[in-house]
Parts: sequence; structure tokens; C-alpha cells
Amino acid sequence: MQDTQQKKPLRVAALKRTFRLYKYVKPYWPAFGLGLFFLFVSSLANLAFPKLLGELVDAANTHKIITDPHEINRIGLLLAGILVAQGIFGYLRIMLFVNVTERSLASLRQHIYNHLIKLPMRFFLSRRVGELGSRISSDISLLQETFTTTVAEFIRQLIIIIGGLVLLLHTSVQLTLLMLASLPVIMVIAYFFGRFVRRYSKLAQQQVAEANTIVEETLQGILNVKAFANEFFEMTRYRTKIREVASTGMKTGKFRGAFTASMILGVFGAMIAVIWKGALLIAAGKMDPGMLLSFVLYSSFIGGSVAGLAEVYASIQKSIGATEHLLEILDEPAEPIEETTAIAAGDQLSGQISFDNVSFRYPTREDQEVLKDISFDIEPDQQIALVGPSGAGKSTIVSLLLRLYSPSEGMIRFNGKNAASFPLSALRSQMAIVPQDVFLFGGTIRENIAYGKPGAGTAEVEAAARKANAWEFIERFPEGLDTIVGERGIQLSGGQRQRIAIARAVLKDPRILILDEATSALDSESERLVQDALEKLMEGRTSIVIAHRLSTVRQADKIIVLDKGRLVEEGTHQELILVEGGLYRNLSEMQFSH
Ligand SMILES: Nc1ncnc2c1ncn2[C@@H]1O[C@H](COP(=O)(O)OP(=O)(O)OP(=O)(O)O)[C@@H](O)[C@H]1O
Repeated sequence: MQDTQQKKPLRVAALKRTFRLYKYVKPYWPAFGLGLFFLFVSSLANLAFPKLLGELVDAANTHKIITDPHEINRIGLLLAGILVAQGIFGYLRIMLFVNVTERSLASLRQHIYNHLIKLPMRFFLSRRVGELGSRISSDISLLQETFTTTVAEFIRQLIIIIGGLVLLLHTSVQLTLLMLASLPVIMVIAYFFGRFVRRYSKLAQQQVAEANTIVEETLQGILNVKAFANEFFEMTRYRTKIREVASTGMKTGKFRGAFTASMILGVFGAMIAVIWKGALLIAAGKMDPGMLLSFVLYSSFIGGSVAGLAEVYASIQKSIGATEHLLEILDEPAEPIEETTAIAAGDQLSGQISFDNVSFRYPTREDQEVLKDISFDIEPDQQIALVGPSGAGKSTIVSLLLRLYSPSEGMIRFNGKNAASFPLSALRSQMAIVPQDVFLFGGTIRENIAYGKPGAGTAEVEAAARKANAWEFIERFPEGLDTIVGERGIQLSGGQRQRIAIARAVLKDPRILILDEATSALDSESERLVQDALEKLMEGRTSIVIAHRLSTVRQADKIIVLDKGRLVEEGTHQELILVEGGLYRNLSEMQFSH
């Protein structure tokens, strides 16, 4: 008892949350309403059948000698008319519902994606990409089924059950009561099995998502899978998950089967009892055979609807699960990102940056202080190098600059003003990053370069490619700028990918440039081309280089040396190389000693 009391408000709350999604249907109310009307009319027409069929039989029966075929023909024609009307209404209803569903789902999909892409990095740190992707596709497909079929079925069945019951009572109160006596049994069965079906369906959804994650992750990292000869390892991993999915599915099947079978047993049991009683009434002259026929047909309609209602119930349970997943995403607070058209004069970056006593912990690992009390100043157009052993916190500094995260303590300033006071999009649109492992989209070279400035024309893209020393290899491809780079750019070499990323940054023309130097050495020719392009790119803007090879930082205006999250040294190459026992000096000696 206590258990149900605790559960009830939760269920109602879940249902209420599901109804929040109905706002996506709202704009299409007229079509939806018309669909409901057709549904209503065709369900009512459905209810006329048993009555008319009963009358048809009685028309034949009461006029024992064939004297008046007229009445029989009239009823027959009426039945045919209703049948045709029902077909037309059914067609219109389905068409309207599908239209409404498709449009509202498109808007829901768009809405969820728009929201997802604006979520802060913190959200993505604790989720797996494959799982999110599968949620968007499978949960929405589930809702699609609910919107198109389930809702309509639910309404149709309710009309048939209520209308049917009224007509049953009208035909024979005694038989109706007999029929209704079976209802409590059916309801108990529905409640009991429905709970299990819901529990296992949710589990199954989660397991399918996990299995999909394996597929997506291994396909994305196919190179690693092959290089490590881990195909069989992955097959086993997948097999384990798939078996779990199958076994959960089969468990659900058992309950669903038992559920449906007991429903059918209950319904047909009641039916037999009714026919038996009806036959006795006919024998006693208290009922016409046509009436019994109507009664049985109504009862079977109602029985069918009650059984169908169970399916609908299970399906609604499933879509509540799906809705909860989707709402979880929608309820995450997004970053305040807006489309930047023009940047306000006050938000224009001069290139001056300072870190004032910044400390930072990643939200997913609160106990580890990754940056400790970091302070430094960068003047406009300076070249800064961030140096330090692996894990020192160099990339974290860059993430904070991009405001992917906010400092736990202290403040970052641009133009002397708190970074948090700038609109996020204005800030990010004035920075560009050339990352260590360049990410290219699967389209053409042109699309990948133009990513730095969506809508850029061919001339602009070409100029950027030339500046980035990328034009010489693009030109050699038969398709030029329209060469497809392959999934994630695998059809290009490392040096070529980097130059495309540089061209992208050239096109963006940022005030602040961030370079994460590649650790993997390129051949000397590519290296020279990349280095030359970078130097051109750094001119006339503030640039921050995460340097892995110290040979490239000698020209820097300032080198910031980090170690285990602390700023340990700061100065030019000339200054730092003289610090006895200094980290920079040690690192350089190590690099140049072999
Ligand atoms: N998303 C994250 N969540 C939790 N901890 C992180 C995250 N990213 C990095 N760290 C931790 O923060 C510390 C600093 O990492 P960071 O990537 O800034 O170092 P780095 O100096 O750039 O190293 P490398 O030269 O190897 O790229 C490391 O101890 C790392 O484990």
C-alpha cells in the first residue's frame, strides 16, 4: 500500500512532464483537431455496425416468410454507406495525424539539437557521444509512434469502450452486468504485468543505447581497433551487450505475452458466459437473436479495445521513458550563445589578457586542483608560449580562455575587464584555435576552410588557403577545393590537415590566436611550410602557443612555464635559459641533448 502511495505522485508527475512535449504539437492544433474530429466520427460509425447488423438479422427473422426484402436492402445499403464513409474518414485522419506528427517532431528534433549543441563542456564531459546520438534518434522515433498511432488508438478505444457500454446497457442490463463482472480481473492483470513491462522496457532502451555506443565508438576509432588487432575483443564486448539486450527483450516478451494472453482469456471467458446467458434468454423468448448478435459484437469491440488499451498503455509507458530522457537534455542549462552578426564596440578585444590568481578544478574531478593561483599578463599583439611537462595545465589555460569553463577562483580579464562580462559568442568569435589533432568534417576542403567564416566566397577561401601554404597541395588535387577529405579528413596527411586548420583560422581573422603545436613531428618540408604559415598567421594579433618543442618558442615575447598547475617561471628564452636549476633550462637541456 505504502509502495503505491509513494509511486502514484511520481507517475502523475511523469505524465505531466510528457505533456510538456505537447507544446511542439500546439502550432498544428487546427490539423490535429480536424484529425480528432474524423477519428471521433469514424469511431462512432464503428459503433453503428453491430446495431445495424443485429437489425439486419432481425429483419430477416421477424418476417419469417420472405415478404419484405426492402427493409433488408435498406439496412444493407446503409451499412455499405457507413463503410465507405469510414474508409474516407480513416484515410483523412491518418493523413492529418501523420502530417502533424512529422512537423512537430521536426521541430522537437531541431529544438533538442539546438539545445544540445549549446550545452556547456561540463555536460559533455560526463556523457558519451554515442549515447546522446542514440537518444536523439531512438527516443524520438518512439515518440513518433506515440504521436501517430498511440494517441489515436487511445482515443478511438475510449470512444468504443464508453459508447459501446452505453449501447450494451441499452440492449440488455442483465447481460452487461455479467460482462462487467470480468472487468476487475482484467484490471488487476493489466496493473500487475504493466509494471514489469515498463521496468524492462526502460532497461532495454538503456541497453540498446549502450550497445549503439560500442558501434559508434569503434567505428569512429576504427584505426585504433585495427592497429591493436582488437576486432575480436570488440566483437566480444558487443556480443555481451547484445545478449543483454536480447535477454531483457525476451523477459519483456514473457510479461507482454502473459499480459496479452490473460487479457484474451478474460475477455473470451466473459464472452462465452454472455452468449450462454443470452441463448437462455432467447430460448425463454426474452430476447431477439439480432439483439444477441449486436450484444456479442459490441462486447467483442469493447473486449478488443480493452486489450488494445493495454498495448497503448505499454506504449505510453515507453514513451514516458523516452520523454524523460529528452527532457533531461532540455532541462540542462545551455550556454548563453547567440548568433553574432556585429560585435559591439565595447566588446571588441584589444588582445590584452590577464589571469589574476586563477585556480581551477574540472567539474568532473572537483578534488584535483588543475591550476593553482595562476597570474600573468599578455599585452596586445604579443606572442606567448605556454611550456611545461605533460599534464601541467597548458590546455586547461586555453579552455579557460575560450570560456569553456569558468575559473574556480580568481578572474580572467580581457581589455582589463572581467571575461564574464563579455557576451560569450562575441568573445569566442574573436578567437581562433589551431588544435593539435585537427578535426575536419567529412565534406570538401572548401567547406572545411569556410568553417572559419561560414558563407565565405571562393576568392576568400583561396586567399586563406594561399596564406596557409595549403594552396600548393589543394591545387594539385584534380577536384581542387571541392576535393572530399573523407571522414574526419583521413584522406589528407597530417601536415595537410594542419594547413587546412590554419587556413580556417586565417579566414576567421581572430584577435586572439591559440595554437596547440602538434607533438608528432612532420617531415622537414611540411614542417617548414606549416611553421611559415603559422608565423604569417601570428602577425598582428595576440597569439598563445602551447609549445611542445622548445625550438619553436625562442622568438616568443614571453614564455610561461607551468608545472603541476603552478606558474613556475616567466620570461623570454634569453632570461629563462640563464636560471640555474630552472625548469625551462632543464627542459631545454633535455630536448637538445639528443
Ligand atoms: N576534462 C577533464 N576532466 C578532468 N580532468 C582533466 C580534464 N582535462 C584535463 N584534466 C586534468 O587536468 C590536468 C592538466 O591537463 P592539461 O590537459 O591542461 O595538461 P597539458 O599541460 O595541456 O598536458 P599535455 O601537454 O599532455 O597536453 C591533468 O592532470 C589532466 O588529467
